[in-house]
Amino acid sequence: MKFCGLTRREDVDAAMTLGVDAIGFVLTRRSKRFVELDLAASLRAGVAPFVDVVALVMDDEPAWIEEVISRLAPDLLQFHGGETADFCTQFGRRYLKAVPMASVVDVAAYVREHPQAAGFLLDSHAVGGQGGTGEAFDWKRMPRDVARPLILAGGLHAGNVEQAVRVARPYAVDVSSGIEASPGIKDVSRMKQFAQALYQAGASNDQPAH
Ligand SMILES: O=C(O)c1ccccc1NCC(=O)[C@H](O)[C@H](O)COP(=O)(O)O
Repeated sequence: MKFCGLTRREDVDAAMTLGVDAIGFVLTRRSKRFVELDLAASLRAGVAPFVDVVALVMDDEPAWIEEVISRLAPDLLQFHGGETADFCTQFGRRYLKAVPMASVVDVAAYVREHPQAAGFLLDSHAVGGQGGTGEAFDWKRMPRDVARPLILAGGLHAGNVEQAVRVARPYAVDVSSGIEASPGIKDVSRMKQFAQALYQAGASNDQPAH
């Protein structure tokens, strides 16, 4: 379970209490969830061991990404734009690549373009569009024959995540709008309800979700 777009210490603390596996900081200035690097670094300092910190960028300059790496020491980079494999690998860091499901027809082919990615985050937007829209794509489009970690994102919330996991059988889920009061400001009760619904989905599944 990854919560994305956090900007406040209380939200980071609540996420950890709920057993989140990863926390995403949006570090592309084009986003309404952008968090200043100083603040992100200070939030990062309070993240417990075994919780991954993910730095999200989108078609950003290499110099900015190097600065993010040096000041935040993220466990993973998440590239959310049209970055090529060569671009993503130049930083020598583990990374996730977002798959813009509104534009990509053949997910397996897209995945093959990033042989070194640690995983893929399938989100509902089109190429060039931002994530964090709160919109879902058809979960039946999640491929079953791609042997790489596929993370389901886009429009998830407490009311649909159990069904989403049942249909898509992802490696993990990623949520932003569905646990928010407003962009970047998370809502503790929505976070709790989301985590409970996801744990419920895990408890009722009889096979691993990847
Ligand atoms: O969140 C943003 O503002 C954002 C901006 C630019 C590129 C990506 C962005 N977010 C990516 C995500 O947070 C996720 O893909 C997210 O899990 C899905 O968003 P949501 O539909 O809001 O749950």
